[in-house]
Amino acid sequence: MQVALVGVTGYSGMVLYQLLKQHPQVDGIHLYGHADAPAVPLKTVATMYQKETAVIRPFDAAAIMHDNAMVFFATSAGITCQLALPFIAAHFPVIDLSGDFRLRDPQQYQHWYQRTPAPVTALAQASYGLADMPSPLTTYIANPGCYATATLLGLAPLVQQQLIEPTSIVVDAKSGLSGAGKRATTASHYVTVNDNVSLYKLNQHQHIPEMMQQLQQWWPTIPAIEFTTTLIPVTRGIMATIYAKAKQPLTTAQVRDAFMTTYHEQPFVQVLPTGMPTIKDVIGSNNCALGVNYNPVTNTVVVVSVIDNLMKGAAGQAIQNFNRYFDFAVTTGLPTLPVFP
Ligand SMILES: NC(=O)C1=CN([C@@H]2O[C@H](COP(=O)(O)OP(=O)(O)OC[C@H]3O[C@@H](n4cnc5c(N)ncnc54)[C@H](OP(=O)(O)O)[C@@H]3O)[C@@H](O)[C@H]2O)C=CC1
Ligand SMILES: CC(=O)N[C@@H](CCC(=O)OP(=O)(O)O)C(=O)O
Repeated sequence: MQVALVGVTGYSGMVLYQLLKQHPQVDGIHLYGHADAPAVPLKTVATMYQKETAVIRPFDAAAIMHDNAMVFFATSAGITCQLALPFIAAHFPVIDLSGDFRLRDPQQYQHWYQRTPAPVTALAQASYGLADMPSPLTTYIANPGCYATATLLGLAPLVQQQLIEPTSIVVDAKSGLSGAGKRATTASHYVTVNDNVSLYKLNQHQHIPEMMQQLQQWWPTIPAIEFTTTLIPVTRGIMATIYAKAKQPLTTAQVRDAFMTTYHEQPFVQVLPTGMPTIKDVIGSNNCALGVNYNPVTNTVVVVSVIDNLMKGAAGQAIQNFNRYFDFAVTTGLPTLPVFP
């Protein structure tokens, strides 16, 4: 199969290119960049591509649909709502790593992303591809956000089985710097990030409405969640620490059983038998590792959810959705072990 990738010069696109190259069902990858930019050999983009013969061609929707079976967009927010409409009109398969088609309500997108949304008729054709909680996919797959993935996988059993007080969810999430993409800013300057920890986008993070949309589908009673994001000085990795009050007293074993009920058939979700995961347990893999605990003193359930933001949080989950869409075995072409040490 031939596939197209838009955005290979970005962090998620680089990881996606690597995964597509080793995918046994992919025979060729066509690369596309800005519509108004000249064609450039991939080897001129980064030192690591010296032996690659591929060329990044100007974006051309008609050529993409003619030459490929699917297109992956690993582009910045605000791009696919402009570029993807011909694919939607033609019902051509798309996997979109950006947030442009995750929110069904265009006003929510306008508010949280502060950009012009895609038309509501186009948004209605997208499906939210949280790959480890399978639901039907349409031809336009909105790949979930990295924080949203870690948080939703950590909350799903508690919410779907209604084990917690719906008003009591608090999530303290931390991310490595590659989550912010390749562009350097004052906030991502080495001196700002190294030896430091900083909370950002307090009550303003764009993944809040994305998580609420999914949580309320699972349990409409949930009114809101408290969600904070903190930058930590690592390249890759997300840890979401989730706190919620139990509806009635539980044990840690009961919480773990609830998680096993949800995830026992999911090859990429690891519910730990004891202890809590670290980000190094998943970096380089497409896994989400979950540790659970119930504190009887405070009647609080604590869940720790870790993922690699560029794998499960972006490119790995995109390949998982690609496998689901074409009915390939779900683990095809995806690493199930981390890079360790
Ligand atoms: N990084 C992460 O951990 C995660 C990222 N995402 C989402 O995935 C997407 C990509 O993220 P990330 O890789 O971090 O971003 P980067 O900033 O690292 O890369 C963005 C890519 O988009 C390309 N691009 C931008 N505008 C256009 C355009 N008009 N036409 C064609 N290509 C364009 C850029 O090309 P050029 O360099 O030539 O401008 C670059 O290749 C974003 O929407 C992000 O929110 C989702 C989950 C996790
Ligand atoms: C560390 C860091 O800055 N992370 C980014 C994650 C962005 C992202 O994944 O964007 P989407 O909304 O397209 O999912 C952030 O918090 O905004």
